[in-house]
Amino acid sequence: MPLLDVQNLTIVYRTNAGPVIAAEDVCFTLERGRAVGIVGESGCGKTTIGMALMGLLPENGFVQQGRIIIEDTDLLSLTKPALRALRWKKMAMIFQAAMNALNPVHRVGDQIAEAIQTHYPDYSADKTRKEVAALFDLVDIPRNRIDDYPHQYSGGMKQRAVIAMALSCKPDLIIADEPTTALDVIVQDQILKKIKAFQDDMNIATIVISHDIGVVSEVCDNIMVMYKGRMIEYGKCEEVFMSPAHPYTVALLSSHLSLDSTYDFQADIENITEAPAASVLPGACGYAEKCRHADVQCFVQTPAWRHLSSTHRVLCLKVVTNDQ
Ligand SMILES: Nc1ncnc2c1ncn2[C@@H]1O[C@H](COP(=O)(O)OP(=O)(O)OP(=O)(O)O)[C@@H](O)[C@H]1O
Repeated sequence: MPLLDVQNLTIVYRTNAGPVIAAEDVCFTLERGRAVGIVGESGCGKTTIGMALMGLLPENGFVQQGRIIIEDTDLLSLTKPALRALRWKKMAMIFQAAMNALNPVHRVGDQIAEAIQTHYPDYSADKTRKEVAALFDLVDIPRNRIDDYPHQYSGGMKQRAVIAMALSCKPDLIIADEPTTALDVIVQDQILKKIKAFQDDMNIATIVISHDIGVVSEVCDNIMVMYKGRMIEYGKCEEVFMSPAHPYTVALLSSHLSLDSTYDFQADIENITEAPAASVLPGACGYAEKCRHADVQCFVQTPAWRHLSSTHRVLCLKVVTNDQ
């Protein structure tokens, strides 16, 4: 049985301009110790999915349909207090830009101690301090930096501290939203290796949210590509990298890879830099207006999933092959 089972998840925001479907019909499962990456450009719904999994959608956001099962628990059927009791212990999130949200006037170790004591109020100060020290060891911050303030840390150390905070209640699932944005390449690599180590050594399942498909490929077993709130391709990393099937995935990959292929990546790169247009019929392919493979069907017909292997699927009427 998977640790996490997400089925037909549709999330809507109420806005003054009407409802916004931020994520539509999202389905995936995740085993313990495995990782899935959610990739796609800004606004495609990645963070919304993470927030829904944490039960932390803003007031105007709601799950319109679907199921989120973690172990045996149906998260969407829980009362708020029951959900609060699970959050951080079962699933934790490293929020986007969280390292900048560390409180500048509190010592880093004290901030992590506070997170622990919120969930384990019966821990003594001494036990909490020992837990903090163990977390610092886990994320490779020297113990003699526990009493430093955030401004005394480098960006990489702050991000490690934030990861330590997410680990503080020993969750089964960590959702990491853009965990390496704003870090230089070497530090980015160290952070990704650390996240990978938690999967392997502590059996933690991970969801990595990123606009950068390269980041996701470093740590994830599977990739979910999203476009305008829809999953459009899902598969093992190697499948999506070696045989991208959706024209949008091809475009996304082309900025990271130079595959030995006759496919004209440049045409797709040019397309992807334009703002998405939205004059296709509701339900039809959101990428149709930018897709050089699209024909009239793509503008009017709801695409259905096509299975390219038992683990690789694509939501497209025009599956791309490398010789196109
Ligand atoms: N609180 C909100 N109220 C209304 N609309 C929202 C709200 N939060 C997000 N949205 C909209 O939902 C859609 C998905 O946003 P989301 O932040 O999940 O995307 P994202 O892929 O994570 O983007 P980014 O990488 O920029 O964080 C966007 O159209 C966004 O404008």
